[in-house]
Amino acid sequence: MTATDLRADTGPHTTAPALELRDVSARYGETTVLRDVSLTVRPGRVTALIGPNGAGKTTSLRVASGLLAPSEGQVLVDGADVTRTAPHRRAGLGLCHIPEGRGIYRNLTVRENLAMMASRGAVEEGIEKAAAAFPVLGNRLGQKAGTLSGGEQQMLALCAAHLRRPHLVLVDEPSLGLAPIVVDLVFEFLETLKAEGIALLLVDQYALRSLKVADTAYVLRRGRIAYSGDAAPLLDGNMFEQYIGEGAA
Ligand SMILES: Nc1ncnc2c1ncn2[C@@H]1O[C@H](COP(=O)(O)OP(=O)(O)OP(=O)(O)O)[C@@H](O)[C@H]1O
Repeated sequence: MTATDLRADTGPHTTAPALELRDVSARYGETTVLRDVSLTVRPGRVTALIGPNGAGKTTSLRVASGLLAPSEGQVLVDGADVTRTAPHRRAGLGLCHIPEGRGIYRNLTVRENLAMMASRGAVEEGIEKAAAAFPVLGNRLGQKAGTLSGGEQQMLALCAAHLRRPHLVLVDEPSLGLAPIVVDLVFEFLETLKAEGIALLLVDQYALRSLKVADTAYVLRRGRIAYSGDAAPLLDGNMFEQYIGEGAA
């Protein structure tokens, strides 16, 4: 049975997790960077993945979307084993990965990028949606994406989470390098996705803000899960300090 067939049986309307990493290990060459990582993203819920630089957050998202094959363990989308399913087929199952460092077509205009993200027949509606979320993009539809500021490029990349109509979005450092006012816009956008019932796996440098949006949280430390559970307890000062703050090394 293929992953597509399985989705028909255990699709997003069931209680199967939108995403599951089961005992995943991953390595680059000889270096193992993830060890026995298990995490679950529930349908319609926001899951924050937090940890210091180099802990393996980006690698976890890459394994989830299929950009990196795990050396051990399994990846499941809507309960279907997709460990050996190519990234574009996982996208077809409703998974949208927005990588750190944009993932947009720099030589295409903003309008053309949005048109590529939107489904056929829904381009104008998609552009309206994008401009409503990020008004600056609406004023720059004819501009080449590569000439946008870093923040504007980030906003454009995030539009994929709206326009591709995914039910699971993996978003890596959406607020990296952005001015505070744009960071506010990005978090408002993430709240909108949450309100629309999209499952989110969020990696962001602003741990506190991520935890406030999130239902569930995982803390990664040196490639291993150091905390898994509700996000709210980590907002407590002592817990935050123990798992995420300066003393969490
Ligand atoms: N392509 C690669 N080749 C070799 N090592 C890599 C590669 N990508 C990442 N690494 C290493 O894997 C480890 C985990 O990296 P990863 O990018 O997943 O961490 P991260 O938690 O996302 O860190 P950051 O917050 O700094 O982005 C790091 O030690 C990193 O140097």
